[in-house]
Amino acid sequence: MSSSRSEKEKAVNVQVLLRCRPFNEDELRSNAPQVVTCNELQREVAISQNIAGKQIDRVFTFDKVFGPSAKQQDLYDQAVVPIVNEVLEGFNCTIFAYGQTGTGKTYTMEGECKRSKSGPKGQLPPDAGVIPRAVKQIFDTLESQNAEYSVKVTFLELYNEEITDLLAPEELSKAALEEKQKKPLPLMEDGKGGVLVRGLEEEIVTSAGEIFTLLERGSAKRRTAETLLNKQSSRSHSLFSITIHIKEATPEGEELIKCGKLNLVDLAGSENISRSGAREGRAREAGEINKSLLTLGRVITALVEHLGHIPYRDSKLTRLLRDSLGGRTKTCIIATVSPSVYCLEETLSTLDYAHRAKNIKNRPEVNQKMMKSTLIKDLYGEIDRLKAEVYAAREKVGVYIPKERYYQEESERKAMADQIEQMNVTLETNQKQRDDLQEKYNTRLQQCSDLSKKLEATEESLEYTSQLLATTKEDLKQCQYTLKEKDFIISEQKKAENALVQQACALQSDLEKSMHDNASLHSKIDREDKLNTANRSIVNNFQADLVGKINALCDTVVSFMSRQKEQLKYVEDLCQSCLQFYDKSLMELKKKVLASRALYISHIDTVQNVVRLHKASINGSLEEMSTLAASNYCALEEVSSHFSLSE
Ligand SMILES: Nc1ncnc2c1ncn2[C@@H]1O[C@H](COP(=O)(O)OP(=O)(O)OP(=O)(O)O)[C@@H](O)[C@H]1O
Repeated sequence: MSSSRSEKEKAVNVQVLLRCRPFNEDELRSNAPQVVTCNELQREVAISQNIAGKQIDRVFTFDKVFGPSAKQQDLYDQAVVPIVNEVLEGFNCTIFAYGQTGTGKTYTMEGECKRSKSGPKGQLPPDAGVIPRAVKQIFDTLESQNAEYSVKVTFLELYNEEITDLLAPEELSKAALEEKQKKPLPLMEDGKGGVLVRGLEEEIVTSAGEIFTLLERGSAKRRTAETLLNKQSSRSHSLFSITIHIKEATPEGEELIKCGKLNLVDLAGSENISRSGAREGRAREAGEINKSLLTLGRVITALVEHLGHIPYRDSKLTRLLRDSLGGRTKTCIIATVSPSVYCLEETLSTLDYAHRAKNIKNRPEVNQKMMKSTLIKDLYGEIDRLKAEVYAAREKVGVYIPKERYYQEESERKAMADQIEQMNVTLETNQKQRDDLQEKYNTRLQQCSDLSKKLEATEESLEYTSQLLATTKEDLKQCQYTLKEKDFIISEQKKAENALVQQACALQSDLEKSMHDNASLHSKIDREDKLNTANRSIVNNFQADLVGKINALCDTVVSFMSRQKEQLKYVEDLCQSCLQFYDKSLMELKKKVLASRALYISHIDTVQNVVRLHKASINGSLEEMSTLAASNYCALEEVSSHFSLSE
């Protein structure tokens, strides 16, 4: 519960709704083109413009958008029900209707609200606006909760920067009533940072049905002025406030009073005075209406742009609604527009105005609950004050003065009130200046303390520097002594230098000679170098030539070797074939020898046979022949053994 409460007390943006009314009869008759399109789901309003033959669309997004077909009930259920619930929870809430004359501000806030049109059991007519519906919701809720409560309403009109009570009592005589109606009510500081309208009637309402009487009474008194735009145009701002006190009991049995307030504001038409066509006698009226609207605009700008000074005090409207703009009240603005092209300029200005107002942040706070006893004490105080006033009137013990003097004093009082107001403004400015100066003073103080710290640091560093200086002076003395020493050394060195110079001259002439020799040596070396270079190039050429030749030789050797290999192979093949041929011949020869041997053996046998045959006959020669044959045989044996060996 406490976390949800702290959640609610955070900054919240003013809720801005847009309502576009349907075409009215005049617009339908003149066939006015439609330039406003509402997309309720996307919460967008698109304006189609034709500028120099080009179609230009502008789209605005709001918290809620209600198109021409939206009914009073739809707007109330979606936008106002949650606000009234918060009022019943103890918050202060404000609903503004802002827009051009004739776009439906009064229709939205009050609507058609005649008792004759109400349904059975106090049912509201379908055209009933926010005020009667809110009153009904409040009573329905409180009655369903069986709560002990009181509901008070006030209804005032702000016209030409003058406040009039729209609920002035009717029991006064006609003259007194007129007097009272004319008499503007002063706006006063309530001493708690707010303002109150002195003498404003607070009407206690006990049932929702009473609202018809109140609205009819108020509307009848509301001033309207005829303009070219709207015959019923309301040129004043109206503020209907409902204050609810609800009794609650704490667990400890203590009685607390919870208080919530709902302000319902129907602003005057937002259009420019030149466009509305008001002239002459109405100039001041328009100026004053504009003063309040202009100041409202300036307050919104100052809040949105976070300017330091918010000019609440510049108009009565902004003084009255101060808490609803950047204060602790929950605020909702219903911007109303016409769909027709004839109102395009004013529609765009309303949309811009409302869109900017979306950025105002309020910090709604739930009203502190009061102890019943405290409230009763306050009320007793009020009753005593009123009793004293009644007693003075009845007993004629009050102060009585002539009418002229009274008016004179009233005007003086008014002048003084204005002066006081002016002084309050000056006071506020002075306070602001004082705050600025205080801030500057604080900054200066801070700067001063910073400077003192810096001074301390500087003094410390000065002391350190002085010590450093003393040491440095000592060092300087030392340096001067060293310098003198060095001077002496330098003079001695100069003498030595002169001697060295003479020596150097002699050395220089030697050097020149050496240089000459050196030069000739150099020329020789150059020549040598050239020669060497030439030789090196010859050697290089030779080397290159040699390398070429060696490479060629290598190639030749390689080719020769390969040729030699080929030849060797050829010789080997040749030898192989020779050997084969030799083997073949040998085989043939062997065969022939074997054949010859066989032949010979057969011949021998034959011969032996012949010999045997002729043995007897040829004894002498046989012996001879046998020897010969034996020797032949031996020789043959030798050959055959030789062949068998070679095999
Ligand atoms: N949403 C709507 N639906 C039907 N009729 C509407 C709607 N809005 C406005 N009207 C009608 O348009 C006419 C002008 O509306 P209304 O008097 O509320 O305008 P206004 O903005 O209050 O003007 P003014 O600034 O002069 O008070 C009325 O007749 C009203 O019934």
